[in-house]
Amino acid sequence: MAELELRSVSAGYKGRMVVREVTARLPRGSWLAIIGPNGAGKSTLLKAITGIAAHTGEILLDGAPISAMSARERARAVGYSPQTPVVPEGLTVTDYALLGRTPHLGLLAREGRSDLAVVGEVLARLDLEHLTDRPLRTLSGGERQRAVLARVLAQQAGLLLLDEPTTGLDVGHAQSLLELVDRLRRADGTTVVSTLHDLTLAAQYADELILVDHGDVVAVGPPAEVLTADRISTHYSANVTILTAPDGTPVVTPVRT
Ligand SMILES: Nc1ncnc2c1ncn2[C@@H]1O[C@H](COP(=O)(O)OP(=O)(O)OP(=O)(O)O)[C@@H](O)[C@H]1O
Repeated sequence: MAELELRSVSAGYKGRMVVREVTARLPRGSWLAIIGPNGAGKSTLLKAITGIAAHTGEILLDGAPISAMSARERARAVGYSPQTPVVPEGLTVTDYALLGRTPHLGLLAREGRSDLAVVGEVLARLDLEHLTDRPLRTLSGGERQRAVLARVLAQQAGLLLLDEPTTGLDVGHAQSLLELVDRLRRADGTTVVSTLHDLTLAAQYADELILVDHGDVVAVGPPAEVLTADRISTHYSANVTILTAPDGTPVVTPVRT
């Protein structure tokens, strides 16, 4: 439900910009995937949108600078799942996912029936129903990752920032998660920015890719235009061949030399 615009955004830490001059316009309900090799600056760009990393240039949400929003406004508008989340180990899956509802509660208010219903639905869709009462510390890596995403999706923010959301998930759970996010953007107009190392999944789900290398944007466009074997060789030092899936999307396959 949000339109995001980045105007010449550079972002980094302690005065050192590690990603530079990113310009993009994401209409409501669109999905942008940021791709690029390790250390390219992908997570830093997401962190700049959340306000965790410093930035120059303009980041506009529905036309208003995101930096002018209060913490509460931002928590309602932007859902963020970090690449390596720190979770309160003792909380149960349900209590943790309910934290996603906090921005919607009044001061001192407790979660109501509708909050529990939202959380229940998200947990079911992420195949966590059987784990609702389990403390987070007892979960497997993939289960914990799904719990983190459940909290973010329960937030029902208009803009979702997902840093490597499929890390640690098997192919079936990765697919269900991305399908769920896809459904949200199509049904509710949720706008999505994600980093994804799996280029085939990025091509299947995102409308647009931004390829970043050493902090510079080196390609922007629809997946079929950005994902060429030459480009992947140049920027990832990888040998790949690009196949075409039955639906026409590119499939990036590593090839041994
Ligand atoms: N908190 C920080 N302080 C200083 N430098 C940082 C910090 N976090 C990341 N960096 C540096 O910024 C650069 C970009 O890091 P970033 O995490 O954005 O890369 P990435 O593209 O997400 O990488 P990966 O694919 O490995 O997750 C790297 O050189 C990294 O070492």
